[in-house]
Amino acid sequence: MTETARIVTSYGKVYIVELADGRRLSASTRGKKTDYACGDQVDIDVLNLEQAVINKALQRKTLLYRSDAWRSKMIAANVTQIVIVVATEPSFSDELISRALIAAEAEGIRPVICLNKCDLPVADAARERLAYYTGLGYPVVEISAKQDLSPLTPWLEGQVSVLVGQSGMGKSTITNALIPEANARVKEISTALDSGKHTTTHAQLYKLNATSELIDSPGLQSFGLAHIGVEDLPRLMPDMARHLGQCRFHNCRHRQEPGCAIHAAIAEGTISQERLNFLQRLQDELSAAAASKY
Ligand SMILES: Nc1nc2c(ncn2[C@@H]2O[C@H](COP(=O)(O)OP(=O)(O)OP(=O)(O)O)[C@@H](O)[C@H]2O)c(=O)[nH]1
Ligand SMILES: [Zn+2]
Repeated sequence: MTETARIVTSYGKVYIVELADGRRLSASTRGKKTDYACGDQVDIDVLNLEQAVINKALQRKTLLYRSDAWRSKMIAANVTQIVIVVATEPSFSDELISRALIAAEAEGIRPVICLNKCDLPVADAARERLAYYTGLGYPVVEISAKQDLSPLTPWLEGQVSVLVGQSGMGKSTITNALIPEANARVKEISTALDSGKHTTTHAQLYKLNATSELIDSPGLQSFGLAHIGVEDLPRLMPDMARHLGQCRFHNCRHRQEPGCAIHAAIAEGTISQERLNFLQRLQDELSAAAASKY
């Protein structure tokens, strides 16, 4: 019997789907297809009381994914908001934040940056590093998942949010605090390595209330953007986007071209040199990825 269901857990190749009546079934896919994500609405064949086969995904409102030249990894489908979780400790990667923001902008998903572990004395340094993103117009919400999560809760209201971030930033701790029965495994971080131990291995969707849902996703090391067009990049970066259309040449790549508005903004100090370096690195990376596809 064919039915519509929702993917509530994704192990990458195997899934758990929830039917309209709340029943949950373990679901495999046809052939070797694995291009489904947590949050997907899918058309399934129910095999028995426990198992189903996924036939296809229904039209997605949004799809958050990362990709390099060879493969793409789906993070979550149909989310309205991405909560980029960083922590005061271990140190977080600016590169990863910037990339996640671009992926979100490309899909029309609202980004929120969440600085966790603000109970630790090292919070000021992290705050300073995040000030640039506040300047870009992105909200930065400070919490301590272990002590007080309340600044984050209004942001989740009425949204389908996905928690994204490096391992060890505290995504599972946030999930546990919001949904006590989530029982997500939280391991002590290996402080010696200044990095979190990889704990979450699958994406999982939880209901927060009648209108709000949350997806916890595995920790990320990198965020490939091979699916984004090189020419679209500046439009997806708010500090660059402000100056688009003001360069002398309409097809300016903001490299050596005379009369480049982005370079002018750097001279004036409204865009940081690091952001232009980041843009240029991404332009090179995406051009190389596109070239290797053909
Ligand atoms: N001091 C402090 N520690 C925290 C806080 N939130 C989480 N931690 C600790 O940080 C470590 C990592 O937390 P997790 O929730 O496992 O991190 P994660 O982002 O889910 O990591 P992955 O599952 O690997 O993606 C654990 O040791 C937590 O106890 C916080 O608000 N304050
Ligand atoms: Zn330019």
